[in-house]
Amino acid sequence: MSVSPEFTRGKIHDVVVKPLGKFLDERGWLAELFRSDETDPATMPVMAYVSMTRPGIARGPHEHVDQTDWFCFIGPSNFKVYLWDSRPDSPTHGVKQTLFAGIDAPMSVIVPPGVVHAYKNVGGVDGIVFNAPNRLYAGEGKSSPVDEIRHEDVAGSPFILD
Ligand SMILES: Cc1cn([C@H]2C[C@H](O)[C@@H](COP(=O)(O)OP(=O)(O)O[C@H]3O[C@@H](C)C(=O)[C@@H](O)[C@H]3O)O2)c(=O)[nH]c1=O
Repeated sequence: MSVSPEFTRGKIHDVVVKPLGKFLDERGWLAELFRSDETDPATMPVMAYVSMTRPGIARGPHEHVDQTDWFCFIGPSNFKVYLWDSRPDSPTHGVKQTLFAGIDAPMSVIVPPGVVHAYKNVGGVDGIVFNAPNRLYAGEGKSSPVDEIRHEDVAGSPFILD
């Protein structure tokens, strides 16, 4: 990883942001999260998990060496999503992107390796995030090191959640 001293705002190359359409009826709603026929085989999920994040709390910033994350922000809260491109060979190296996603704007955000990412619950209720990465957490049988660089406790880190 190489870190840019200062990030400029913009859109990060290879980050895919898709609105999640809701099918509404009398019972509530349904939204597709991903489909293999719309997915680059390189980013095809191999597992999925769901996490709950309390109001005002953040997860990350984290970075993966080999893993692509496929986050789905579906509610019932809203999140501010932070992305920093620290890939030395990227056309958008040094760019920072932020998004608002969740109940008011359901969306999926596909984050490639080397893009540092975090999200913070900026709503007033517990928030659910679904993630379908393209690598197994800790590998087959959870027998390998976790592919994750955690930046949250690094003094002087440029990855600041404003
Ligand atoms: C991610 C993950 C965690 N765990 C376990 C490990 C630990 O005991 C507990 C909580 O894990 P963590 O502290 O790593 O959870 P968290 O800090 O939410 O980690 C996630 O943060 C976001 C921002 C990302 O970028 C994700 O890729 C992932 O790194 O769940 C699994 O069993 N499987 C998994 O796939």
